[in-house]
Amino acid sequence: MKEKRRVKELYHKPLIVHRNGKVFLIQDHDPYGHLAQKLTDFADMIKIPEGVSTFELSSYALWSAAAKGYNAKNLCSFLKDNACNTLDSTLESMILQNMRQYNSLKLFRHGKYLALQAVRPEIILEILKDKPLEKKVVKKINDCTLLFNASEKVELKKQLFKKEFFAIDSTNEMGKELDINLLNITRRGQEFKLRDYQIQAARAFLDNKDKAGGGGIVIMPPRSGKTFVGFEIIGNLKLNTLIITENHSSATSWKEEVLDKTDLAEESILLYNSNQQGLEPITITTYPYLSANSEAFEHLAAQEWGLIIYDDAHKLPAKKNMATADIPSKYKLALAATLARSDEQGTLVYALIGPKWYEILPQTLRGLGYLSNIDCAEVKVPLSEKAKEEYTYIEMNGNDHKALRKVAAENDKKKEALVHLIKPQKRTAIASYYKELAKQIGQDYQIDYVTGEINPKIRLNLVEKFNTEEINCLVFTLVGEQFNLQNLDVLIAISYQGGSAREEYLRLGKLMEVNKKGTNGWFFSIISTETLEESDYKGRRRSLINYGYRFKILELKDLEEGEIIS
Ligand SMILES: Nc1ncnc2c1ncn2[C@@H]1O[C@H](COP(=O)(O)OP(=O)(O)OP(=O)(O)O)[C@@H](O)[C@H]1O
Repeated sequence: MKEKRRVKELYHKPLIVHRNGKVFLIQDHDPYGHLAQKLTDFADMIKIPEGVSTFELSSYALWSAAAKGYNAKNLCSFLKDNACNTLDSTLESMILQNMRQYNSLKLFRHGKYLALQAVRPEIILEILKDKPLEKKVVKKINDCTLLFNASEKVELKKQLFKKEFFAIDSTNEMGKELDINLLNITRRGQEFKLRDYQIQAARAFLDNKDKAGGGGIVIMPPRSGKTFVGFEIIGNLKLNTLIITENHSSATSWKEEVLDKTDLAEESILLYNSNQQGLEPITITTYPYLSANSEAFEHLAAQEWGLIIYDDAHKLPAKKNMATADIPSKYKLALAATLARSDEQGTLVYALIGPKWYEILPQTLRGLGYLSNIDCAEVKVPLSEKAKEEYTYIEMNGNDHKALRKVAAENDKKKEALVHLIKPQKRTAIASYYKELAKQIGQDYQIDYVTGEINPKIRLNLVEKFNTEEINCLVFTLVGEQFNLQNLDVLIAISYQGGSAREEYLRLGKLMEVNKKGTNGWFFSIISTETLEESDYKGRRRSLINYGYRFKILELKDLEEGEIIS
C-alpha cells in the first residue's frame, strides 16, 4: 500500500525530464494536450505514441525559444513545476548555455566578404578550434570578427550548425514593395477566413521575424493550411515573393490559390519554369527545377526578393536543394509538416533559415476538429500458393530482395481483402507503389487509375472527376502523391516503397482533411505475411504509432466475417 502511494507520488506530475535533454510527457496528466503543445515552444517533438510522448530540449529548439523571448530561468522553473523528478544541474547549465547562444553571433556583409562577429572573443576562439571552420577564414579583423568568402555562406552555416553555433544572418536584402491583399470573398465566390491557429502561426513569424535575421520556421501537419499562413505573411509584408515548392503540381496549386484568394492580377503571378522568362512580384518555382538548371538558379539569385517561402522545407537539407537557401531575400519562411528526414539532417533547416517560430501538433488540430480522426488497420494475408512457390524459388536462388518485394506486392490473395474493403458508398483511393499492379487492379475492377504512364492532362482530369464526385474510387501510384484527393473516406494501400515512413505519412495525409460527413477516415494496409513486405511494414507502422495513431491487426477472416468500415 505504502509502495503504491510512493509510486503515485513519484508520478504525480506530467513530466519526467532526463539529464540528456529528453522530456517524457505522461499523457494521462495532459488529457487535452495543452502541455504537449506548450512543449513545442522550446523542445522538438520526437514521438507522440499513446501513453508517453517524447520531446527533446535540443540546442536549436532552445535557441529558438531564446529568440522568442523565453529566458533560461523561467524555462527551468516551468520544467521543475511540471516534472516529477528533480532537474539535473548539468541539464540546467546546458539549457542556460544554449539559450545564451542567441544573439551571440552575427553574419553581415563586409565589402565583398562575409563577416562573422561574436559578442565575446572566447566564442571566436572556440570557432577557430574547429579545423574545417578555421580553414575557411579569409582574415581575422579583430578578436571578435572573422571574414569569409561570400560564396561560402551556406557551407559556413552548415559547419557552424554541426558545432552547435547559431549565427543570426543579417546579410539580407531589401526587397521590392508589392500591393497585395487577402480577399474575404474569394474570386470563386466563397467566403474565406483564416483559422485561429493559422493567424497565430503568421503572427508568430511576423512578430519575431526581425529577431533572428528575418528567417523562421512554421511547422504544421499536412492539410492544415500552410499555404494560407504563407498568404497572411505575404499580405502583411507586402514584398515581392519567391515561392519554392516540392513539385510542379504543388506550384500550380499555389498559383491557383494566390489567384483565388488575393487581389493580385494574374499577370503578376508567375510559374517560373524557363530562364527566358522575366520575373514577377510573385514567382513560383520548384526545388527540382532549380537544382537541374543552374542558369535559372543564377537568374533568381540575382534578384532582390522581399520574402522567400520554402514550402515542404524538409526538402531543403538535400544536397541538391541546399543552395536555394543562399538566394538573397529580406525575409525567409520555411513551411513544413515535419523536419524528419531519413538522413537525420532535417534540423539543418534551423541553421539555413532560422528559429522555429511556431509549431502545432496534429493531435491539437484533431482535438479542435480541423483534422479528422483516422482508424488504421494492417490487414495480413498469406501468400497464395503460386506466390509462395515463386517467393521460395527466389529465396533459394540469390535471394534478390527487390524481386521478393515485388512477389509479395503482387500476391493474388490481396485481391480477396480488397473486394471486402471497397464499398460503393465510400469514397476510396487505392495506393500502389508498383505501377503494373495499379494498372491491373484498375483493369480488373474497372476503377480509374492514375500512373506515370498516363498523359498529365488525363491524370489531372481524373483527379478533378474524383474531387467533383463524378467517380468515387481511384487507384494511384507515386505520381498521385502530389494530388489532393478531396472528401476521402477510405485509403487502401496495396504495395509499398520498402520501409519508407515518408510514403506512409503522405498516404495517411490524404485522409487528414475532415470529410463532408465528419466521419472518421479509414486507412488499410494490405500486407503479405511471412515476407519482406511484412517486416518492412513494421517500421512504417511504428512511425505512425509515434504520431499517435492506433493500429488494428486484421486477417482475411475478419473481413469475411463482418463489416469493418462503419
Ligand atoms: N482557412 C481555411 N478556410 C477554408 N479551408 C481551409 C482553410 N485552411 C485550410 N483549409 C483546407 O485545407 C486544405 C489544405 O490546405 P493546404 O494545401 O494549404 O494545406 P497544407 O498544410 O499545405 O497541406 P499539405 O501539407 O498536404 O501540402 C485546403 O485545400 C482547404 O480545403
